Amino acid sequence: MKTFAEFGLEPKVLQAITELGFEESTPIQDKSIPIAMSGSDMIGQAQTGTGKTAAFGIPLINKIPTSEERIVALIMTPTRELAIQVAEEIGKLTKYKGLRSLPIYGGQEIGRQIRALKKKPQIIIGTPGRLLDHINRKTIKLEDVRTVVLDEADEMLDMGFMEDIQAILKQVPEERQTLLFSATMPANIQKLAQQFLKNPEHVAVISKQVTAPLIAQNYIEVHERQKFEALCRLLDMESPELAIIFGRTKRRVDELSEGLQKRGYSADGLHGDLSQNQRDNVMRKFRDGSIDVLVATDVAARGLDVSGVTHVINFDLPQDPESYVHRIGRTGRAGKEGSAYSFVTPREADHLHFIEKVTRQKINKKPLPSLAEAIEGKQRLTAERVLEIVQNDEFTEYKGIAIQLLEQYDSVHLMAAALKLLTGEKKDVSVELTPEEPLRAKKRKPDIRSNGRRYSGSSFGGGNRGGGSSNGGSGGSGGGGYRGRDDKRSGSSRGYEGRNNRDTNNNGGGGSRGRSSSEGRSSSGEGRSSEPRRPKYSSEDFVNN
Ligand SMILES: Nc1ncnc2c1ncn2[C@@H]1O[C@H](COP(=O)(O)OP(=O)(O)OP(=O)(O)O)[C@@H](O)[C@H]1O
Ligand SMILES: [Mg+2]
Repeated sequence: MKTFAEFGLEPKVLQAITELGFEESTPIQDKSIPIAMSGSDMIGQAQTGTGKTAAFGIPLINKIPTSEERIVALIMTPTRELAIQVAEEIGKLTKYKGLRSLPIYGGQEIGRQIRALKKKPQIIIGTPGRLLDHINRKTIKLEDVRTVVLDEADEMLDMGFMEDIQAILKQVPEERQTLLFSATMPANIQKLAQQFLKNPEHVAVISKQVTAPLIAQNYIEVHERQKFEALCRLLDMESPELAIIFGRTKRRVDELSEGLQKRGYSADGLHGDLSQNQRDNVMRKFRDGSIDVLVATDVAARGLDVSGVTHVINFDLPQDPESYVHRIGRTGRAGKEGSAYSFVTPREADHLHFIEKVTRQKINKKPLPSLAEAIEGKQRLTAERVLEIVQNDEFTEYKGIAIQLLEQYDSVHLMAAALKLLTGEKKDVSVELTPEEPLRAKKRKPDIRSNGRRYSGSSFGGGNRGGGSSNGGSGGSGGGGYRGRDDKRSGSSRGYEGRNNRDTNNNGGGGSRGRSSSEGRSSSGEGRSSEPRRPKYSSEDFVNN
């Protein structure tokens, strides 16, 4: 690994990187930054959470002169949340250099975006539908763009954005640099690359496995009707710092987040039928820790980077292995460890094996957490909270009554009663979920291909992070004997609920309008049958989503 000083970056960019606390470059940054700085087109592939954003963000920011007053760089992302997040990271990286970057996404009032565009941002980060809308309104001109980044390009294609992307790229001068990044690299991406990239250099930093090495991957066999209890027990037993729970449909997400709230968990839901304001609110609460459980459809599977996510739980198995990789990749990021649990109904066993086969990663079977384990977990958490108060000396006004009680009663009894009260048992609240159909294993063959490269070493920050992770996998470093092609790639056809958090425009638009914008066709978001991606699921699974 290199230090960032070795790339020959501007001091102001370097200063921002240092402030972000990045000490060494990650392998994908190591390889991409010099290529991107040389001006070549590039396809970058690396595991989830290994710093792809900075891998394109740093060279991009480095090359734009501060005096620039035109839009010279365009970054496209599949979801709104991602546009916001990437814009934030770009914002931090350009803190000292002082470039202006602006996220542009559906659902936000367009007038506000138009006003912001008047401040002459040099870098636009947008979702394709809304970008095209601005292009048609002539509020965004791309004639000066010299760098284009497609982040999560495969997902954009799967969401049906191909035409929009083509239309957008046609507005960008041929004389440009195009960078394409993704954690996985299915076949349709190569087609896109052929069409729009010029002699791209391929940079694949993938060790033997597709999934990030620091994630302990587990599954629990449960019947559909046991899932909710299993979830509560798992949450109690593990007491995650922050957890993301993935459900298959919007209805599922709504029912789950309500159910969890009733049981006293601090949870909220995220899916594509919420207004943009609601979506922003939920994400903000999750990022600042005012909720600690985010229940989401696959709208949150891609790219989202929230530090402190210790657990990902697949309440419902994802349709395809690629989605699995992205979902669990919301934890185990930036060199931290994480745990993933998937609930598998007996009839979905084949589907689980299919995921294991494509990801080349064994997923460990774990027993259903027992009631005793759940209670123990909860008690431990309560005890920790009590000790925190003790350590911070935050109890003075309760001292008097404590002394009084201790004079009359046994101290252990008193403490136990207080803990019981604090633990706040709410397990009696009954919660009913609408059952989901089990997934069936697909008959098609995984689209596995080799890129003939092999890298060893953990994907993040070298071996100085406590190396041999204690999790179920074989750890990140060294490649432990796994031989042969280290390709990855799952089949790519998918598309069921959630993958298509389109760039909708449900409260932005305003009347003046040209095109029958792509946002129109996406207004209902997930699981919609007119989406380009056909659900493999039978349509009744989507009723009421
Ligand atoms: N060199 C570095 N050192 C330390 N932390 C870093 C470094 N580069 C990036 N990070 C941090 O790592 C986290 C993950 O980065 P990022 O979101 O770019 O990952 P990604 O590879 O795009 O993942 P995904 O495939 O899920 O989109 C971020 O919080 C980022 O700030
Ligand atoms: Mg990313």
